[in-house]
Amino acid sequence: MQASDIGLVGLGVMGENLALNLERNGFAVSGFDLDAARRQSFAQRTQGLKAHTAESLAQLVASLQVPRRVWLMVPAGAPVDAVLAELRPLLAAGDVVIDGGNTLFTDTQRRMAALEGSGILYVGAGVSGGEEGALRGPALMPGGSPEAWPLVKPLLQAIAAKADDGQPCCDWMGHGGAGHFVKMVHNGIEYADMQMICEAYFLMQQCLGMSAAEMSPVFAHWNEGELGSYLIGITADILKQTDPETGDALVNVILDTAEQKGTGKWTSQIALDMGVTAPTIADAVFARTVSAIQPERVTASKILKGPVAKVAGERTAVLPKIQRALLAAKLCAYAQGFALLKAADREHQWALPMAKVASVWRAGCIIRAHLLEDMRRAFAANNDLRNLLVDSHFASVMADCEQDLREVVAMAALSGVAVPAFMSALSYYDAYRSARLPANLLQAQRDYFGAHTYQRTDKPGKFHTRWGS
Ligand SMILES: NC(=O)C1=CN([C@@H]2O[C@H](COP(=O)(O)OP(=O)(O)OC[C@H]3O[C@@H](n4cnc5c(N)ncnc54)[C@H](OP(=O)(O)O)[C@@H]3O)[C@@H](O)[C@H]2O)C=CC1
Ligand SMILES: O=C(CO)[C@H](O)[C@H](O)COP(=O)(O)O
Repeated sequence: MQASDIGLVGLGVMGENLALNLERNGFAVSGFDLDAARRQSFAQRTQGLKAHTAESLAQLVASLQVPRRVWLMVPAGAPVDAVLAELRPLLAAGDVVIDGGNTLFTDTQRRMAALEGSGILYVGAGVSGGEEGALRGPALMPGGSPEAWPLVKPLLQAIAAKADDGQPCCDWMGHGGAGHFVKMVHNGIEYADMQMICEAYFLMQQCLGMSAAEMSPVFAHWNEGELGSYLIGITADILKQTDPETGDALVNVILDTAEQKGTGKWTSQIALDMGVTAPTIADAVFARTVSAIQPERVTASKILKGPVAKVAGERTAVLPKIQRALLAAKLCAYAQGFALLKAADREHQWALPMAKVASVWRAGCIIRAHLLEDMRRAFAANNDLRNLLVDSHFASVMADCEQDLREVVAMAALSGVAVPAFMSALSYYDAYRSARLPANLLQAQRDYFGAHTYQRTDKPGKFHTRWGS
């Protein structure tokens, strides 16, 4: 048996398809999963291919070329620690472990610290693209031990999606937990992007009286323009799907309670910890939490008063406004994600290649969008760009669309339709472009009740006033 180029541990939704992708690209793969049924399915799917199904981790490790490359695709958290504990005595200095799960970046840093002195190299790689992307070409965001990059680069770049300019959507993000941090922010943006699309759908339904079947071609049309993206494309597909049982649009019979695995929450928590303003990402997380208390909302809907949404205008006039509002709001969410990356980069000294981050997100991943090429260009021109919105191209897109975002938010407010991500994006935009905010009064209040002091606009120093005396 030919020694394998790489071993995959965890042959679930992602792991099995990544293994098949590696094999299709010329690499011999070994696979192992705790679950015997998964091992069996892998053995069947890889019959006749350059692949080996291992019956234990030890067998998997023994089947690999040296230096060994072992890619974990198991659920984040305890399963990663469990595999590492078993793997460590089986590996030697120079071997590489890749964790491709949605791992919290501080866990990656902790695991790297625990491996220090062993010579085992560690890569925390963000992987995005879902089941299909894993098979056909995901976006990959590796970071960790820099010495590992030359050992994994040929494999990772071979299987990654390719952007329109042919570049692989896989590049080195930096040392330590950089790769997993970038993936976490990707998911934070994903939460905001998805929520905003849902709000556009809700407005079409509530304020324009449109059916799912009527909305589908609208999203398909938007997908041809500046909003072109994977998430807009799948939304057009979803909205035209009929439920075979009822004959209704399938989306209409899906319960309105969103689930989550935690990456959006981490993004928001870390933004708060770092003092970075990312309200639209956080509001997208809260939109999921409020959706999850569905029985409570049903009760509240019978008690709490507000306007009842009714048709608020001509579709031909309102739809282009929603389209431009979505574009503006989307840019605000991306700006928040990139600002968080920038702040984390300053704190962790990763030297994050911002243009490469945008470049890697151009294809393969869930947030892939036409806009990302312009974002890549903006960061290629200025890696130190503090906020995407002040880049001249995006400032001018915002100038073109901000009035539409205002009108759409106003329409939603007057109709009683909840659009938290749209509203939050607009407030973010207005706060960020305000040379003066009311925090002067807030500082006075803090000083009044807690002698917390304040600074003055006309001279340096800290001041305290005996208010009211
Ligand atoms: N699904 C997606 O779209 C994406 C997922 N991810 C991330 O990738 C990781 C894997 O996700 P996904 O493939 O969806 O998960 P799955 O649950 O489909 O697959 C994980 C597999 O790992 C197995 N496993 C668990 N513990 C061990 C162990 N100690 N040794 C060997 N195998 C083990 C599981 O077996 P068992 O079921 O018996 O526990 C399961 O078969 C997660 O971190 C996820 O967040 C990243 C991008 C996209
Ligand atoms: O990482 C992903 C895509 O990039 C996963 O699909 C993600 O786990 C989905 O997150 P959630 O279950 O919280 O919606």
